[in-house]
Amino acid sequence: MTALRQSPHWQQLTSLAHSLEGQHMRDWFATDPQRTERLSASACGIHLDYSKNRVTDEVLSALYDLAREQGVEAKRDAMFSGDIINHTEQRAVLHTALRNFSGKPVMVDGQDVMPEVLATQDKIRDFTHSIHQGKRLGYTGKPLTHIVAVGIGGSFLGPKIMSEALKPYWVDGVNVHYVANVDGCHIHDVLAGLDHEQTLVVMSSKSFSTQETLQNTLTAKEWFLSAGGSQQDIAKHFIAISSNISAATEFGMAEDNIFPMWDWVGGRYSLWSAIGLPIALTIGYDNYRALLEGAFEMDNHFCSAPLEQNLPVIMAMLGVWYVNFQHAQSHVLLPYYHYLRGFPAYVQQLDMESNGKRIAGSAETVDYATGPVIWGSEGTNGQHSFHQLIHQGQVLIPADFMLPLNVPNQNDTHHAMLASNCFGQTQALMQGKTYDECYADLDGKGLDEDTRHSLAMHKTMPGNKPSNTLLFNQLDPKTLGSLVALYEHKVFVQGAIWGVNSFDQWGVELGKVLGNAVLAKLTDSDAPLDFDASTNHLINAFRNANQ
Ligand SMILES: O=P(O)(O)OC[C@H]1O[C@H](O)[C@H](O)[C@@H](O)[C@@H]1O
Repeated sequence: MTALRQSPHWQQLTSLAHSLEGQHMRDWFATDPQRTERLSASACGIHLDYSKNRVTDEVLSALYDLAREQGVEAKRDAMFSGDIINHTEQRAVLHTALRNFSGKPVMVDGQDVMPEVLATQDKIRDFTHSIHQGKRLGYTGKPLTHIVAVGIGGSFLGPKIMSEALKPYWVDGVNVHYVANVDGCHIHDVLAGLDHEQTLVVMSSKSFSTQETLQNTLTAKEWFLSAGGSQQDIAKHFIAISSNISAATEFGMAEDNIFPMWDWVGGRYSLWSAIGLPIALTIGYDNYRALLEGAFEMDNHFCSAPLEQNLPVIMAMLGVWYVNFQHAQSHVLLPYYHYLRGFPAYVQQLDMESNGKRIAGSAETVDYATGPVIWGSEGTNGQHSFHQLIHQGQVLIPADFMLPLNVPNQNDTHHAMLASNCFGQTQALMQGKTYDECYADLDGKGLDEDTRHSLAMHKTMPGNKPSNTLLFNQLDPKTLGSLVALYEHKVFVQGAIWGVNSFDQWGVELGKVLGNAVLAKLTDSDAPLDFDASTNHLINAFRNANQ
């Protein structure tokens, strides 16, 4: 048994989980009028009501003791200090440096990285202004009004989803289009109808070796040249964001058109770097800066608030409770705000690529659950599809609801309906509806006893289903920055408890290598097939369909 599972507070939580069996949140609310006042916390404009969770004060206390026991605060400080915590890649983890407005240095290998970070922010600012002010023009002198942002994973999700979430802040006259998938349909549909003379391609790839991004950029280059552009015009219409400067220049990117990023910033943590340039182009540099400032405020909260009032710690430890002591295997995000509809997908990469691991420390195979499946979609849509299973299914799925209390284009009727659905769902999940209540509802319906009993059984809602509700006044850039940093630090705390390396992603490598070997057989139809029978069979099917 691993040391974690033998730890005193893990053992205490295991016995507490047994002692809570048969108890129901409904009863805790009935006997404890101060429950919600006590189990709520606020920071950076975000209010967290976590009272609809299957926890008592004793459970919460044991969870915070577990966090202390596992050295979460010291591990946090090590991250912010630039220690080499990504030990399998021998790298520091310093996405926090990208939004460090403290004026203090951040040291990596004995060198303060802040001057380069700040210089890059200035480069982003100046470039953004040059586009918005019509100073940077295409090769025929036309303004660049269409931005094609090419990237995938962390080089796509952050820019796209943050831009989508901040639609009320979009700058007029600049249209940003995102391309990620190597499926040619995507780049084809984006480029169709664009005027190459007014199009800027922003190629984002930290490694500058990702197949999809390279191919999409090549296709965009071919499109530009076939539309009338020439090789010397490329520099006016193609820029790159990468940590691999040599590969970018070899690809044909002009050195001055390359925005740097650094190895100590993970892809899924990189929207705060120049990877965020499409965001700045979409909402303007000042709003992009506010996004970073919101994250900085959450960093300060995470580094200073007592664990019991620390939003990332509270959410992280509740997640540990469900994953490790309540057998939950997934966690659903339900943003009740149309513009935040992409947020579950963003957190999906952030969480699952960070904590979807099975080795702790240097080489120990874990004997406990680690990262859950993260999924979700905008409310109220989910209520008409998967909420059924969350209410009456056989698996426990903790939920994070989030709602802005004010929205742009405010329509009081619509917004009240949205909020009432959000709050009503958390209430239904918590209190459910008993058999007796369902049975009584069926009185006077002319049903025989067996039918009435059966229907009451099918209508019973067990309740005791946990949820967090996050409220914020409005989703402005600063609040969004704080919200994203909140989830980044939640993921960090859980990784620290489980002892996994939340900052590498070796699991994505094998598929890429095998995919390239298959590609060679698809592009050479005479090449002998020496894979497993299924893969050979699939390759033959593709060959036959594309003869
Ligand atoms: O930015 P790139 O180097 O092109 O990488 C893009 C993506 O590729 C990989 O799949 C990683 O798992 C992601 O974390 C990364 O964001």
